[in-house]
Amino acid sequence: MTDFTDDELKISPDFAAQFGQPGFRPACQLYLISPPSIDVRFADSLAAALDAGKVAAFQLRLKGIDDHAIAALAEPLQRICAERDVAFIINDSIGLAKRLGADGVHLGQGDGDPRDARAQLGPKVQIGVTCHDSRHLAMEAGEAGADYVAFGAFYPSTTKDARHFADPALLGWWTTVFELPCVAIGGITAENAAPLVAAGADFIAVSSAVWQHPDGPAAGVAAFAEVLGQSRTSA
Ligand SMILES: Cc1ncc(COP(=O)(O)OP(=O)(O)O)c(N)n1
Ligand SMILES: Cc1nc(C(=O)O)sc1CCOP(=O)(O)O
Ligand SMILES: [Mg+2]
Repeated sequence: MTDFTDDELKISPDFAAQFGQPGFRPACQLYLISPPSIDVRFADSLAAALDAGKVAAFQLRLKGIDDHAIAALAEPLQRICAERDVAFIINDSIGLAKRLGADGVHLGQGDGDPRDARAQLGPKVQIGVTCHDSRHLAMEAGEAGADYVAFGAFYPSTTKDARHFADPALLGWWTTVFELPCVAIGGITAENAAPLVAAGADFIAVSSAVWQHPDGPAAGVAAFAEVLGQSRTSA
């Protein structure tokens, strides 16, 4: 694909034909990201969090340890997700996602090509791609077969030292033009999520606002359920 800048954006005809027909979009859902490091006790926290409100996906994002160590921690977490119909996504590693039979893999710009991921993982596995604040990267990811694109950071994050900041208008543009789901990430809390939901985010991806909620992870998930109109009393 020609490397257009965002200022001189062009959409290839194939891509536009594939994704350029906006239709029904389900309501925004919560995509939970693990803390950057965990121990075996984390399984109980995860179960409590997932039982406190609707969670569409859980991403195992452990930094600074190798795939063998991640695999050892993953097994009970993957089971907890499967029992609750929550997609289990592996961050960074196509090989680990394949080894674990994960429901998906999330790839940053330096983590591998979505086409390789598709070839290795098959048609049913969800492939997500970090696109920072770039419409160009997002269209490239769509052309490469991604199942979702992730934009961010929308707010300063204590979990990751974000170098790119995205504006909610990007979500509005994306969802107007493309059907491919988009994820908003970065510093999102129950208190600041509303503009992202209103702008059209299909998912909000959240780590610290849940795991470091003062009343515990279950309270963190319940707070997002309220914002997303899913709380048991708001139905
Ligand atoms: C849903 C989602 N969006 C973005 C990221 C960030 O991925 P990446 O840029 O590869 O950075 P690391 O998470 O690997 O530090 C993500 N993990 N998930
Ligand atoms: C993993 C990640 N990626 C980001 C990006 O901007 O691509 S921001 C981020 C951290 C998300 O955690 P929290 O909800 O605690 O800010
Ligand atoms: Mg990565």
